[in-house]
Amino acid sequence: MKFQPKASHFIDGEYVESAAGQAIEVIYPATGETIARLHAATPAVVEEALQSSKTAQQKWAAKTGTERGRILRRAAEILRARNYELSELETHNTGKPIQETLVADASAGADALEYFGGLAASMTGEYIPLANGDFAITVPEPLGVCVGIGAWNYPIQIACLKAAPALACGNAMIFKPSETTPLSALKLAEALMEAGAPKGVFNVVQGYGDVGATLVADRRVAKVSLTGSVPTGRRVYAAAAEGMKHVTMELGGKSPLIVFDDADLENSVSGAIIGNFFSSGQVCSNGTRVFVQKRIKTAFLERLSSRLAFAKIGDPMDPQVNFGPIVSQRQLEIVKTYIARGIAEGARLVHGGHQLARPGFYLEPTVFADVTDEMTIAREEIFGPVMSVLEFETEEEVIARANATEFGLAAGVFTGDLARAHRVAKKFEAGTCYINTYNAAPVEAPFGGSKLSGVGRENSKLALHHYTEMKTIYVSVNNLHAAY
Ligand SMILES: NC(=O)c1ccc[n+]([C@@H]2O[C@H](COP(=O)([O-])OP(=O)(O)OC[C@H]3O[C@@H](n4cnc5c(N)ncnc54)[C@H](O)[C@@H]3O)[C@@H](O)[C@H]2O)c1
Repeated sequence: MKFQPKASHFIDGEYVESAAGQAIEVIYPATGETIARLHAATPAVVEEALQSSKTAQQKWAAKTGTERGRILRRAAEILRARNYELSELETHNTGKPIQETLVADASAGADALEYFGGLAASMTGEYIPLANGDFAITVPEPLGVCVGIGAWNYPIQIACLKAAPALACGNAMIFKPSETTPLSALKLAEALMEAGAPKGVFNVVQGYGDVGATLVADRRVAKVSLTGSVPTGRRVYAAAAEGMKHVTMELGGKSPLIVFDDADLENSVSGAIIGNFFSSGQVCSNGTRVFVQKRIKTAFLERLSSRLAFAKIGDPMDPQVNFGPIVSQRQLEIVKTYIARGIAEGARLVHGGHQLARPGFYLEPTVFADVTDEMTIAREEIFGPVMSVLEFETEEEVIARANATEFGLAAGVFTGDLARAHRVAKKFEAGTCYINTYNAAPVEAPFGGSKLSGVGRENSKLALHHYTEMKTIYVSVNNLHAAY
């Protein structure tokens, strides 16, 4: 099998197998074929990874930020040089069209390695003058061994978004990819080793939730960064709290996208398409509740339908294809259940809604109109290509409805009125807001959620604070006077 790795795990600079571990079948979503067979880590393999990371972290932290940064930037170059082969792997791992993986996966991962590599040497503390010539200095210190746990929609990107800031700060990372998409993180481990990272600084351990849970519970682990669903986030956050560990939680959403009647229609339709159907809708920040102002609702739906006719669904390795399959049979069934629920609860199906009669897990891009706030499809995260269009009349009304959700990952507004755009963005209860665009996530800007959608931020300088602990050192230059 072309995509079969040398072994399931990558520990201490080498591929490691665990034949006794639970089987992991890696399926190409476009055909349903098995492309690799891996095994979940046994307790012995998890132990090996923890010991290796613990030792490596000390060596890594002893390097200067400049040295660590150079290695991360070299790893970025390696990923860029291998972008085509990594994109091909990611397309087979996830089913996402090659035209997407070429620009949004390994290359976005390389951006993170480059960005945080550049910042690694800038992690310095402060000199704080105190009374009578005393002073304090602060020293940002690495946390130690960090665990990264990934979701299946952006496997190598997620691995890089966690590893790059963690390593820049002098931490080691054990990464557990999603059991659905375990392959590309191994390639990141290879690239980091080739770039000169000490063995064990980035280890990859495969497995299901139980392997993740074992890692989270281990006392040698100082921090956990999870990308996943809210229910998993609750479990992982609670387990981390037992050991008072640092966490970053990048969780799910049900984000609103508001289109006012003064917005550029073509741009708003583009925003709704980008925010619902990229990666077959399997994007955490998707604006799946599209609130359209009453006066333009019909025009919006007509334009949307005509644009969707140009979605080219098919073999994701075909460079012309821009809409691929759902990641797995299981996820396909979940999305189909939501579509059935939408119909049963009275939403009007205006586009798609059906599985394609071909091998693989293909589902049409789907649009529901006349959706109301109470419907299941407007409340729960579907994580598939299902857009709900809701009608509104006033700004005040739509803000209240947009925020009436337990999630707070992202939110978007399309309008020609700049003052209104800022007014609305300020009122959004969401970590990442968009004005006249949607779903951009460049490494330079913070990304993350509020409310149930998460804790902490990835990307940007802020991410570094989530991988360091500030030590304060007080220094006295005076004699000490005690009471007795
Ligand atoms: N906010 C973000 O940046 C972001 C990005 C991508 C995906 N997501 C979210 O991810 C979800 C889809 O991904 P998924 O289905 O892989 O999520 P999931 O929650 O099912 O799994 C995520 C990861 O957690 C692991 N896991 C499961 N139980 C665990 C436990 N008890 N302890 C430790 N690890 C455990 C899984 O093995 C997997 O690696 C969606 O909700 C989506 O919104 C969020």
